[in-house]
Amino acid sequence: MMRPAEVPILEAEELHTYYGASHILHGISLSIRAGETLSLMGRNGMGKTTLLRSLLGLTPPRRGTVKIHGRDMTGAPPQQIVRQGIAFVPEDRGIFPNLTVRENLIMAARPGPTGRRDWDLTRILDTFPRLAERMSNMGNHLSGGEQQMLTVGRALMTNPDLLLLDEATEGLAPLIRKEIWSVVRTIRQSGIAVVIVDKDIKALLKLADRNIILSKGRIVYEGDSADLAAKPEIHTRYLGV
Ligand SMILES: Nc1ncnc2c1ncn2[C@@H]1O[C@H](COP(=O)(O)OP(=O)(O)OP(=O)(O)O)[C@@H](O)[C@H]1O
Repeated sequence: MMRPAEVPILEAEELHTYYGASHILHGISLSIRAGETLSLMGRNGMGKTTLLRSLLGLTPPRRGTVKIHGRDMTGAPPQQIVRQGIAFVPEDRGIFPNLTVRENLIMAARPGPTGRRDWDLTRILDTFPRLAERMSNMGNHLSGGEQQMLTVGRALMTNPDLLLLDEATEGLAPLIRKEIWSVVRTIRQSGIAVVIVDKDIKALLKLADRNIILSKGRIVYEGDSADLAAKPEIHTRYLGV
């Protein structure tokens, strides 16, 4: 089944999200097209994670709409949203500590929403040679970097159209970070759309087609990497660099 290319994978309109009485997102609208890489930037606490959680229905917005492949999914439970071809790599990693690397990967396997199965175990192990060496290790006997790769590997096993990555390189050694960035480039080249939150602005600018900056739950900047790189005043004002 082919989909018309002009329908965005995901389209959010006027999202307002709260934690109890705290109003966190104040009318966020964005759309993500097939194969596009979008960075989400902003200082700590500006709402990046909350936005990803709102798109996934984990922290449902109180107002606004979320459409996936043109279908209104507002208010749908997260398991139904991810079935539309969205995969999430959360900040705190999501692996089963008492299962092996192989079991963790195999459990996540499923075709994408259009039946696509091009990310299988073989391709994952080609992409992450470190995981190939650790196939029978338990999830909790992996280094932080290996756990992160396993989390990304599990996400890819679902053959998503869109991958949401929240601080995938956080707390990792420089060499492992480099490997993660290289994997993100591979994912991008494979045609999967990516939304990525990270503190490494330089790496984001190299990778992203488009960048969005959040401040206090609002979009304060949107532009391509050449434009953002040429605006140091935006960096100073909203990114603190
Ligand atoms: N479960 C929660 N309950 C109440 N407030 C929360 C909760 N989670 C986050 N917040 C608040 O919501 C705001 C946005 O947080 P969020 O985690 O989305 O920001 P962020 O931009 O992702 O920052 P960080 O890089 O620190 O994760 C912050 O003020 C935070 O304190």
